[in-house]
Amino acid sequence: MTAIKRKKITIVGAGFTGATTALMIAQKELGDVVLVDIPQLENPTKGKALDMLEASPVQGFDSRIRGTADYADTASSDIVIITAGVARKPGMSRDDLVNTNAGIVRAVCEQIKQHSPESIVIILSNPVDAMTYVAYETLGFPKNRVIGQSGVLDTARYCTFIAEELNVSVEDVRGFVLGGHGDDMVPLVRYSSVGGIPVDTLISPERLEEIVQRTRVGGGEIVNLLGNGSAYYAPAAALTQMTEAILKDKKRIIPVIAYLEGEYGYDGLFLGVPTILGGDGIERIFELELTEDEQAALNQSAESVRNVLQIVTR
Ligand SMILES: NC(=O)C1=CN([C@@H]2O[C@H](COP(=O)(O)OP(=O)(O)OC[C@H]3O[C@@H](n4cnc5c(N)ncnc54)[C@H](O)[C@@H]3O)[C@@H](O)[C@H]2O)C=CC1
Ligand SMILES: O=C([O-])CC(=O)C(=O)O
Repeated sequence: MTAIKRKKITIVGAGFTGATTALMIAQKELGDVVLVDIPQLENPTKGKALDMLEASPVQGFDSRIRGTADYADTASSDIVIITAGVARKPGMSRDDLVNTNAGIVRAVCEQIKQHSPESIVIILSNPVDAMTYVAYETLGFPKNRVIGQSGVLDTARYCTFIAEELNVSVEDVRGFVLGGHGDDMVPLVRYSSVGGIPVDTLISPERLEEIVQRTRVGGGEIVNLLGNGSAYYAPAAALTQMTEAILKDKKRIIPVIAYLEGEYGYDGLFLGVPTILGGDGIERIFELELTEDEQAALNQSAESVRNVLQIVTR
């Protein structure tokens, strides 16, 4: 009998989102974690990883965590999560990061391609729809193995606000957000419910519109409050949920950034859509019937993604 091997998860970028994700993944014992950052930050990266590892006897998790600046340590990872890059500050849009982060994502993907050619890659770096495209191009992996994170986070914000509004458990709120990870993303009210009850029968259209608008600028709300960086707890939770869905082959229905080939009328574009996430990565894309207004909102969001993508692919 061959021994059962532990899963290996590499997280590139040991900053706020990377380090927080490493800890959440280890706490859930999804596998062993390798945290990578640039050579100039090798010691702080090792220090963060060791500090997390030393929490393991207290919290009782058996995941190993190591920090490194050497991609040889990441070899044969099952999952690679890319959080490397710069984050925005108040007054900036995610799109302002495009040139800097495209260079970083390309360099990181060259390493992943070489050291973990069979991995499933999840991209967080912003502007994430365009960065997922850049990663796909550089990696040359099949489309099911290149996945961007936006929908889990945007949906989590939307559900948080609905639960607060109705003073009900977040566990009973269902909904999802379609489109690009920008201020024109499309929270789908028509597909949202609370304990099975359509949300538009419980909250007035005016309040729902305010919730939709707050969701759209949810990232910016945190950026303005933090003052010197962007959200990381909820983004790390989102990455952890996606990693778990894949490593446990849960086949969860999760909105992620996927490569579209005709779905929703788009071809050759990465955009947030509902999918089945399992052991093969993106196993299926659901194409929902949209109203004219919803399709128009999605078209506008897709146009924004296309515009920023042109900057890095021309
Ligand atoms: N898609 C989404 O929903 C979200 C995206 N983000 C994005 O994720 C990225 C990271 O955010 P934070 O962790 O808050 O930033 P951070 O500044 O705390 O961490 C980024 C880390 O990347 C490292 N890095 C830079 N170049 C690298 C390279 N070539 N190789 C390895 N590591 C490298 C930096 O040294 C730093 O430690 C940003 O672009 C941010 O906008 C953040 C939250 C949500
Ligand atoms: O807002 C940002 O820059 C980070 C991000 O994508 C989010 O928190 O949604």
